[in-house]
Amino acid sequence: MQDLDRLRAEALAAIAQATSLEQVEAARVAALGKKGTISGLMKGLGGMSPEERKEAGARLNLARDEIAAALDSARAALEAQALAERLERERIDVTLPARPESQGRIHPISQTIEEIVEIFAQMGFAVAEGPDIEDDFHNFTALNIPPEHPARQMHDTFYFGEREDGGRHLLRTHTSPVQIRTMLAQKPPIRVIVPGRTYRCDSDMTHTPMFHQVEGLVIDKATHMGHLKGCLIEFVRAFFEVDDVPVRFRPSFFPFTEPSAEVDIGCSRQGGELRIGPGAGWLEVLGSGMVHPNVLRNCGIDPDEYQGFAFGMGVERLAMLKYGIPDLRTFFESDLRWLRHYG
Ligand SMILES: CNC(=O)COc1cccc(Nc2cc(Cl)ccn2)c1
Repeated sequence: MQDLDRLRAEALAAIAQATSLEQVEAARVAALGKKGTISGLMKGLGGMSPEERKEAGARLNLARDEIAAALDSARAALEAQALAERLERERIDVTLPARPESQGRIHPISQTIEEIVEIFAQMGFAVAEGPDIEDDFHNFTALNIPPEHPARQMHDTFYFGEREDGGRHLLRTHTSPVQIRTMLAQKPPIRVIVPGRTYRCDSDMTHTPMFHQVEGLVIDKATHMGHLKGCLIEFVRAFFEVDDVPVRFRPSFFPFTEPSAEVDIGCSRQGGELRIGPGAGWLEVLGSGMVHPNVLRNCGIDPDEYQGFAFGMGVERLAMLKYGIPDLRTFFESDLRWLRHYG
């Protein structure tokens, strides 16, 4: 039993040095396990006299209780430390701002088309759509474009194969064929606005092979240039959001309209800044004219009974003017920084 003090001290020292729950458990087994040092002394009690056993047993129980208490407090301290470390490791600061969600945006082309369509919708125009793959009747012939017209050449138009009836499929070079189809399909009065993709065999700094146009067509009785001018002045004022924007109708030529007029708006350059509104400069924004009688006849409409006007505009051009986008090609490069900036 004189070993008791040494064994007790060794067990308490092992517990005090334990830095993990496993080490605490090992110290427990070493002292109080079946083959533990204190357990060994317990077994020795049997061979003692009753007086000796009483005194030794009391000392042994005291030692065992001290070691058990030391084990409990060591375990509790290590568990508390483990919990504190875990709480620190998994701590969430709920006051932090949320991660910025990348937001979807409307592409400037879609935005511009929606704005244009909305303005004409308020004037009573219906939206008409049609095929991107057209034939030369709807894209050229019906529009009074002569057979040898340069616009029909391959340097300008994407053609597909020949058709058995001699017609040729092509990618439409403007959205006018949709207006032709509308006039063939319904009796006047007609008020349609036609947004859509158009294609030309051009590709350079200021031309992309695919681009967007919006065309409009009004067919009614006694329609005249005054209606054309009033409608288009109203449009440019609403689109550019400048009520006093100067508007100029400049004589021009298109095979499908007579008379034809390009429409310019006033602008000024302050420093590098282009401003739409009263100023010394003029910007061409769209083309227009009274629908040529041949076109009406090609669509089965009697020009003595019905007259109309039509117009067309390039969406990229209007978007660049309105939103100050300097380079045409950037519209189609899907550069997220560009889309984030202009979207
Ligand atoms: C970007 N577009 C432009 O600069 C000029 O576009 C224009 C000009 C004048 C008329 C038209 N469209 C048209 C359509 C039919 Cl069905 C009949 C007559 N005209 C398009």
